[in-house]
Amino acid sequence: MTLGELHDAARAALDPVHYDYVAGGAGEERALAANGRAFDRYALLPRVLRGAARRDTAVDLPGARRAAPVMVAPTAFHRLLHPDGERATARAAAAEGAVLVTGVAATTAVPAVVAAAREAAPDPAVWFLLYPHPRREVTEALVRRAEEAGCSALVVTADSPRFGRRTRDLRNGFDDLPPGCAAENMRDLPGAPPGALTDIPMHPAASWRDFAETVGMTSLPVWIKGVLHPADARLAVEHGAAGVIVSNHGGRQCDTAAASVDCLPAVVDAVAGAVPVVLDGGVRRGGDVAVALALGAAAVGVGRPVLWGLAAKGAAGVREVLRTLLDEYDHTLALCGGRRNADLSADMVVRGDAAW
Ligand SMILES: Cc1cc2nc3c(=O)[nH]c(=O)nc-3n(C[C@H](O)[C@H](O)[C@H](O)COP(=O)(O)O)c2cc1C
Ligand SMILES: CCCCC(=O)C(=O)O
Repeated sequence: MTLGELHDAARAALDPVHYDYVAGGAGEERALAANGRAFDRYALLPRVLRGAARRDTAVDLPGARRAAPVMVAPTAFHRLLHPDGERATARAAAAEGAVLVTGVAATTAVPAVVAAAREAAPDPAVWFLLYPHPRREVTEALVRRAEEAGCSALVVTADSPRFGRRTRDLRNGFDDLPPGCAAENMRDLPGAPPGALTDIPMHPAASWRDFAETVGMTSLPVWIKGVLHPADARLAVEHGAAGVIVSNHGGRQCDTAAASVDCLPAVVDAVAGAVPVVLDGGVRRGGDVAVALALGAAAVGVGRPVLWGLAAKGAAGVREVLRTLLDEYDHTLALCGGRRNADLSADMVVRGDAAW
């Protein structure tokens, strides 16, 4: 199935309220639309007569060695979409060599997610996402849970001082999870009974000091997610980030935010090679992966396509999504005369309405 067909199958399978939660964005869904439109405006200038019969597309990242260049972005509540939930996503990601980012909004506890990944590959990379929390002891407890489960990196989401205003969810009245589906990693933490979306508290006053404090709590690499401004990318490096994820949260937070891929070149410049940069938002084909890597991303994350694969077919659907993107990317790399990811460079990308 193509990614589009998996999306259609997921829409047919899902409760329309849950479909809307995944598909939707904040406000008028401008940032969501911008992510897709932005990729439509980029085109590649392939180089010729310099390729190889086989390409090496693996990437080394803090917290993941020889990983696929496409990772599973952190997305909440997989058991809302399929009974196998995060276990299925973990097995599929590990089988494809892709990093899986699980975290506070997972509906499966992190030890079970890591165990499922290990069923599929001997040394999978599972990272753990957390939001800055108003109480330090909660952050500390979550960090320990991730470490003890065997996660190899943490990700702090910085773009959510408040939860986005999701128009579809407000209209549908979606603010709670069905019985039997809960934010399992939040169980028995100080002051956070699981059950409702709002039980994962946001921290409007979170600061760079809080971020640095989290970095200081662990020897794991700590990525920061949700950076668009180059000055923040520099601050992230100064405060100990092991990597920067350029993201507008799939258009689900600030609806007037720029498309994430449009912000990538300035962030890559600002970081100046100090740490790797990952891009997510709107990646839907192998050519998008190639454009992002040419513009300086070390890897990309995908959110919704993975969830459509999960809803349509469980682990097999997630594998299909990852396999499709990775095969298309490898094919594009070959057609661009690339032997490895680093053979894609910014001079091989043009941008303008003339692109398509
Ligand atoms: C249903 C859903 C849940 C998400 N949950 C989280 C989350 O808990 N934490 C987070 O940092 N990002 C979350 N995201 C954002 C993704 O990590 C990612 O930034 C975004 O989905 C990328 O855009 P794409 O869906 O166009 O690939 C979520 C996205 C979706 C669609
Ligand atoms: C508290 C759950 C966060 C989910 C999220 O970030 C999203 O729906 O985009």
